[in-house]
Amino acid sequence: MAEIKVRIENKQYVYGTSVLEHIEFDLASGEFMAIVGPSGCGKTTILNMISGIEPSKSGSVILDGEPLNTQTSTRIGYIFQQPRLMPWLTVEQNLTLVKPSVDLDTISELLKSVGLEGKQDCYPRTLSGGMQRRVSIARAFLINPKLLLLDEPFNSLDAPTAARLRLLLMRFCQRHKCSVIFVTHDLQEAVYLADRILFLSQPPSRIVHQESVRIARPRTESGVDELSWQAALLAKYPNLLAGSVI
Ligand SMILES: Nc1ncnc2c1ncn2[C@@H]1O[C@H](COP(=O)(O)OP(=O)(O)OP(=O)(O)O)[C@@H](O)[C@H]1O
Repeated sequence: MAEIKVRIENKQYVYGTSVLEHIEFDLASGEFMAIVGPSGCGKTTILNMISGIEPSKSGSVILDGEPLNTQTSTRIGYIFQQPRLMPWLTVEQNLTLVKPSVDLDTISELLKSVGLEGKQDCYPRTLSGGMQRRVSIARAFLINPKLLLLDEPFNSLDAPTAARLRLLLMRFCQRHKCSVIFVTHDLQEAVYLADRILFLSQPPSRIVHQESVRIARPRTESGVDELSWQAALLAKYPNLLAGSVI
């Protein structure tokens, strides 16, 4: 399990125009944090900076007391908006790509746990969108990450598939005891999954609010009374969800 400290002083893609400013947060070991904010506020940029995909000149990410670099970044799993499987490789080859030393029994076991038993020889194009996402989840967990980053992984899936995958994700996270940063537009999804939600403003984006989700686990989607939770939040912070965030 990891303790993560994220400090992003400023992020500009275009000189003079800040996308992010003063983004600072800590993530406890095993904590599930959701980031919610309007389109274009820099949520993916935060994940890319944490993962090292996007270089950071004015920020740092500390994982278990060590700055993240290419040697430590293997402890990070990243599930993108799109599954990003290599189309010319089979499911098994897509998995062994991230961990060549893995044995076939482990792969079979992992595929079984994501409901893809016997699919190791399939090519991505022969799988549904939901199945491809499950392969991408299996791929992220294969490296036993200390920190898992997810960027709207269930967007554009039908509701039952998304619900199944959320459940699968929570089970995986509990089993692997990894810390999670989950980006979403969907407050209900954030409330269902997260221990804490971080709300971002419009760019130059800052953290405008953090809220702990005090709903006991295990949770069920129908058991999460998101509307009353959202109403309580609105009553407390009337400008938070109106316009500035969702
Ligand atoms: N590589 C890049 N080069 C230039 N500008 C970029 C780059 N990546 C992102 N941006 C810009 O930075 C801003 C934040 O983008 P980002 O994708 O991080 O936002 P987001 O909150 O994840 O958006 P969405 O919710 O729509 O996915 C946007 O204005 C985007 O156009």
